[in-house]
Amino acid sequence: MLVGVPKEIKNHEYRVGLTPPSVHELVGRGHQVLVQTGAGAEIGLSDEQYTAAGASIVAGAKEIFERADMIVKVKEPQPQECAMLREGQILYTYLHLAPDPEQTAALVKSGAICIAYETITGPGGGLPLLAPMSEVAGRMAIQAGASHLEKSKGGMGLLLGGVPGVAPGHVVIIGAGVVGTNALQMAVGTGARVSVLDKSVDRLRQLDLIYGNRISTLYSNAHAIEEAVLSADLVIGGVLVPGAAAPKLVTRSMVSRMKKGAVVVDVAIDQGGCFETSHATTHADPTFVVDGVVHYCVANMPGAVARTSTFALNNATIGHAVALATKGWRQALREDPHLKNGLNVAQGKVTYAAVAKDLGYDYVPADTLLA
Ligand SMILES: NC(=O)C1=CN([C@@H]2O[C@H](COP(=O)(O)OP(=O)(O)OC[C@H]3O[C@@H](n4cnc5c(N)ncnc54)[C@H](O)[C@@H]3O)[C@@H](O)[C@H]2O)C=CC1
Ligand SMILES: CC(=O)C(=O)O
Ligand SMILES: [Mg+2]
Repeated sequence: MLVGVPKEIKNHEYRVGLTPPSVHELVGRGHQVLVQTGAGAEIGLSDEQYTAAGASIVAGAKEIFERADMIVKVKEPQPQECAMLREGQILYTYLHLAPDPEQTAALVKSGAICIAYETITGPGGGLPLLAPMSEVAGRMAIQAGASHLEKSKGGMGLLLGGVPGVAPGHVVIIGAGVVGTNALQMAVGTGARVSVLDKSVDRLRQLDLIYGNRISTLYSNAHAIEEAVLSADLVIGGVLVPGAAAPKLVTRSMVSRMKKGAVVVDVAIDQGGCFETSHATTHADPTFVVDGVVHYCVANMPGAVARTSTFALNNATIGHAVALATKGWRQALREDPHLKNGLNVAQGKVTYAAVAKDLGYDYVPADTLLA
């Protein structure tokens, strides 16, 4: 199969769909790989390294979209990329469709086979192609939050860990999945007081066993969320209902009663965000203020540490990339129910139930297209 890797064009996005070792893996199995010139230049992956791994370097994205049977990317296709997709072409990348009606309409119109990293499941449960980026974003969330608590960044002027004789800050983490537990690990490391909320008591039980009375675990409901965020200095939003728009757990009214100069980091913003006051921002202009509360809502946080993130992402994506290239999408999906869960849009149909429900499309099960 001819596999194409365009350079990412989202704001401050320096990750690449395939690393040179991943190219080597595909080429070794008889596939051809086209990489757009400079695709990895910003993170130290040169055209020469890609060529040495067996890729052909091409000048522009247009040629890649025209020639490739499968496009491998990182972020959701931007409008000009959607316009270049064609019927039957495989798109393998993050999509986050539920909060994005325009992109969904463009992918439906394209007739392409659109497989979303974030809804591919794993034999051991969980979302193994989302997990590495959630590890990165969860860890970064505390870094970003701590930095924006500084006065010059709009925050209240608080050091998360405090100092001897001065109490630490209070970090509230909503959602104790991969983002939440990685944020928790970092927050505990700073010396902050930490509360974590989730709907899963089993998950809270695991965290209690690890951290003991160093943290507070709270069952997530509207009352507990309100009480926690009103006393918080930093709130991390890390909830997920796979494939669906994030539930708005922190209301505008709660935000209006939070401490002035507090910070919220809505990591779940790529699924629409779990604060009613959130909207997506970019690394170039990451924050805005609502009722005195600083909101950090960058939808591609791992793009800031693109070198680490590219390698972590490829560790998780290359296996399915090889299967898709070697078997074609129909056979690869028929043989692997977890990869099949990644199919969101194909041949003009929405094949993921939560996306169809949230955006008002008819849901067409993937199986009906695999015969
Ligand atoms: N902004 C960015 O750059 C990035 C965003 N993300 C996003 O972060 C979000 C979280 O991802 P993961 O941690 O990997 O998901 P996950 O599935 O590991 O964890 C989600 C957690 O939310 C919990 N949850 C669901 N409903 C809840 C509720 N009402 N109250 C409290 N907890 C609730 C679940 O029980 C689960 O433990 C996703 O939307 C993901 O796409 C991930 C990576 C980067
Ligand atoms: C998961 C995601 O949105 C990202 O890595 O940018
Ligand atoms: Mg989007």
